[in-house]
Amino acid sequence: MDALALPVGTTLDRFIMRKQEDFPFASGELSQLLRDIALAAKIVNREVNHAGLINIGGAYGSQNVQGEEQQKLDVVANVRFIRALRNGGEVCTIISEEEDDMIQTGNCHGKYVVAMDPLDGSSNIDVNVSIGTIFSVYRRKSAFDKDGDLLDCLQAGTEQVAAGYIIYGSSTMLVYTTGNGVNGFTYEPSLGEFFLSHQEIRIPEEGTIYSCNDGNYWQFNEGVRAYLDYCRKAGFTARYTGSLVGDFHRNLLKGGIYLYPATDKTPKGKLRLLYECNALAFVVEQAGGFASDGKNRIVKIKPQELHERTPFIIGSRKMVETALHIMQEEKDWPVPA
Ligand SMILES: O=P(O)(O)OC[C@H]1O[C@](O)(COP(=O)(O)O)[C@@H](O)[C@@H]1O
Ligand SMILES: [Mg+2]
Ligand SMILES: [Mg+2]
Repeated sequence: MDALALPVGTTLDRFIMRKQEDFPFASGELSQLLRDIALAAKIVNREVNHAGLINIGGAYGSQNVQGEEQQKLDVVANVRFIRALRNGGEVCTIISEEEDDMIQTGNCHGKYVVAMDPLDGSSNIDVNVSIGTIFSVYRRKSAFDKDGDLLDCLQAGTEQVAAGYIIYGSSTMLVYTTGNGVNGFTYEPSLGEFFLSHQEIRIPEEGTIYSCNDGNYWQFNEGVRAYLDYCRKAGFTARYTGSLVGDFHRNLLKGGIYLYPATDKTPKGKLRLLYECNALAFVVEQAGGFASDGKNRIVKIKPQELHERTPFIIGSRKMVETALHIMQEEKDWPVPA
């Protein structure tokens, strides 16, 4: 039965089951993996909500492979997702922002590899601004009965079989795609269930919201500055929370564009291709939007390293196209009236 037939209020579990029926040869492993992610999301949601009470706000006292100060919740979320995916049995290898190397789960017969940003928007943890988790799922390429390898992990975004994010905000939502449209589920803590609340999400073709750390304005190249000038002249609304998931989610529902271009400080951009950009690029394309590094379609980029960064421009299709035109020297792009 087509998922569209499923009414708002359907539980995530029932939705996953019905979606699986769309694929006669599906064997249920991906469905189980999605349930494992939902389980970890419920646990992390509880930790996020209680962070201030149970003293898991603040720094953890170590740095991750990116040289960033790890927050306690970065570490807690990392442990929770790894544990849920390991115990679920479907995942052979995990790539995480918080781990230098691939994590082998010991599930040698696991068909899938997961790349994840366990806690996105870490700078907002202690100040009660929306934060999130981002995940990408790939089918392993290597033979079963052994650990996954680097080739399993360095797959282009076009190879994703599922991707999405959890936003821990005024409500907690899980938004994901398996390449057959994008759906959003809102968490009801008192029932411990995710319920379908946003069916077949489509990002508006055009929008008037732009999300970019304007404080980096003079570190951007001329093309990017020209686009930000264009946004101002056009009277667009600037919205930037400092959480990629929060800014992306708003723009997905309302229309808008998020940019984290290369800067002097981060010449390759700041955001990570494997566990931030690929997932959101898959989601936005499934919702009718577009994602680019300024030249290439994000999902077409062949990763070379686990933690590689990329400039990132994502959002409403027409806004991203305009941004690319202006950035590629067509500076005199007509400003909308
Ligand atoms: O503080 P900046 O440089 O604007 O960067 C903010 C961006 O960095 C991030 O915090 C990076 O993600 P992490 O918090 O997972 O490291 C994004 O969520 C956010 O959009
Ligand atoms: Mg992140
Ligand atoms: Mg993170």
